[in-house]
Amino acid sequence: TRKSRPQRLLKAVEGKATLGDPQSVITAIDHFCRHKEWAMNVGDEKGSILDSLVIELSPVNVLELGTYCGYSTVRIARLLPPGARFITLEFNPDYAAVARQVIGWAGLEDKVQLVEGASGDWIPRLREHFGVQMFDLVFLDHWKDQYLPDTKQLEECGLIQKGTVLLADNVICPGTPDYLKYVRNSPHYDSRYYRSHLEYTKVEDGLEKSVFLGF
Ligand SMILES: O=C(NCCCOCn1ccc2cnccc21)c1cc(-c2ccc(F)cc2)cc(O)c1O
Ligand SMILES: [Mg+2]
Repeated sequence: TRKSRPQRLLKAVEGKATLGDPQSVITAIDHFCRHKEWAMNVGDEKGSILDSLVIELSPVNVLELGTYCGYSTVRIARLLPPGARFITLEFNPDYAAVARQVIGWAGLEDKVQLVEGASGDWIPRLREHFGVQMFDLVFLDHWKDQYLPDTKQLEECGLIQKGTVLLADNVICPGTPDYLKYVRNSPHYDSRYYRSHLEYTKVEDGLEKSVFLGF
């Protein structure tokens, strides 16, 4: 049967990128998605905003919801300080299989723990299973209707604490209206919109950065 889009994206990485060089993996994926076949990676424009926020925050404990092919995983992991802990969660086993190989091509497999499953099942188990107390950064990039329930569950589990930064992709396209309303109206979050575009297109989209102020 015909290869899937993630498998075709992986072939593009294997054909163009240099093993162990994260930037070449990022460049290969962006080239493929811009010139060959669109794919739902955060992309180069929003990716640069993500980079600057990771550099500024220098987070020790990072959670990513929505690995897909590992593009944002590589963008984040390549900027983390030594000893940082990065857990990325992917629901789709085929996506996860491609992401493991993309992360491997970037030489970042030792920095990332890729977990397969649903956020609703995993969030309550992250502390006892991975020994993580709280997250400094959570990158939300999974089902758009899951951003809000998962944020509430992370709060209830104490994995979001004073100073935790939530960074949400696609708050305009496809859109996460209930999540946006929550973080923008809650007295417990200081929220800011970074205007950008849907990856590889001229359509408006952006990232919402929300800092938890504590209860
Ligand atoms: O749908 C998107 N992403 C989500 C994938 C599934 O994620 C499922 N998933 C991953 C972990 C995980 C954990 N628990 C439950 C579900 C979990 C997504 C979609 C678009 C997009 C924009 C315009 C279009 F015309 C078409 C698509 C752009 C994006 O940047 C996206 O991120
Ligand atoms: Mg996205």
